[in-house]
Amino acid sequence: MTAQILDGKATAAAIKSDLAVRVAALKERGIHPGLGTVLVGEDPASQKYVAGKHRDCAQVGIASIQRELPATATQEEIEAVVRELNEDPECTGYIVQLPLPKGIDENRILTLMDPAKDADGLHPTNLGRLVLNEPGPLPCTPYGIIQLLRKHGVEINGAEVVVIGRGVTIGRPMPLLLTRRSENATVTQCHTGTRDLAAHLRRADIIVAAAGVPHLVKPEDVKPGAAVLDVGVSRDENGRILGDVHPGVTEVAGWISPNPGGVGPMTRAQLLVNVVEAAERGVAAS
Ligand SMILES: Nc1nc2c(c(=O)[nH]1)N[C@@H](CN(C=O)c1ccc(C(=O)N[C@@H](CCC(=O)O)C(=O)O)cc1)CN2
Repeated sequence: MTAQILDGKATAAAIKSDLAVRVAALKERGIHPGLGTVLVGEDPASQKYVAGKHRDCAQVGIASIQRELPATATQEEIEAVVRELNEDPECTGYIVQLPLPKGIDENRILTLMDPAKDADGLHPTNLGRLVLNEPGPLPCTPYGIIQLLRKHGVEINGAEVVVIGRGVTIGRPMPLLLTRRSENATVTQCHTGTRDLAAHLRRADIIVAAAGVPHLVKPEDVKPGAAVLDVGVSRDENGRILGDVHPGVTEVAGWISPNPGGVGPMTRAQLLVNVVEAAERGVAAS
C-alpha cells in the first residue's frame, strides 16, 4: 500500500480563496482586517514562518502589521509591543511568534494579549472557551489538522487517535478539539513519560506526531491504512526538514501528510480563518 497524500498546500489554497471573498465582503462594509505579528530574535525558521503568514495576508487582502525585536529584547520591551498592538485599531488580530528567547515568560506575554485580538487561540481565555465549547479562535495547527482530515474524507468520528506531544501550540489543545462532539474521536495522549509508545501507535486509526523527534514513528508501529500527520520539525545539517515520521511509513499508512507541504500551510490558513472570523463576529455583534 502507498499512502494517499493529505495535501496541505492545495487545501490551504482553497481555504484562502474562500477567505479572499469574505475579506472583500467585510471591506465593503468598512471592516478592514489586519494581522499583526511579533517576532523576537533572528531564528531563521521563525522568520520564514512569519514571512509566510504575511505572504498569505497579501493573497487574501488582509493588511500586515509587523513588529520585530532583537533576541536581546527584555520582557518589558516585548510587553510594550503587545500593549501597543492591543490598542492599535488597524490591528484586528495578532500573534506572538513562539518560541520566545530563553528567559522570557511566554505565558505572561500570552496572558497580556487582548483575547479579542488573539489570532492564535492561545490566550488563556480562549483556551478556556475551547474547554467550555464556546465560540472563539481555535489553535491554528490543531484545527488545521482537523480541516485537513475532513477535506480528505478521513473518518474522525469514533476513530482511535494517538497524539504525541504535549506542547501548548499542538499537543495540549489537539485532544480538546478531537474530543468535541463534532469530531467525536477517542484520544490517547503520549509524551516522554509514555512507557510503550509503539503499543499505543499500533492501535491508532489516526496518529498526530508532534514530538520534534526525527523519524520517531516507524513503519512497523503503524496500523495498515492509518492516517499519519507529521507535525514535527527538526532540521538536518543542511537545514532540511526532518519530520517525526519515518519515510517508510508511506508504505503502510492509508493517508500521510507530507512535511513540508502538509500541516504547515494549514496552520497558516487557519490563522487567517481566525482573523476573518473575529472580524465577522465583530460585524455580527454591531
Ligand atoms: N504563535 C505561534 N507560534 C508558533 C506556532 C503557532 O501556531 N503560533 N506554530 C509553530 C510554527 N508555525 C506557526 O507559526 C508554522 C510552522 C510551519 C509553517 C510552514 O508553513 N511550514 C512549511 C515549511 C517551511 C520551511 O521550509 O521551513 C511547510 O510545512 O510546508 C508555518 C507556520 C511554532 N510557533
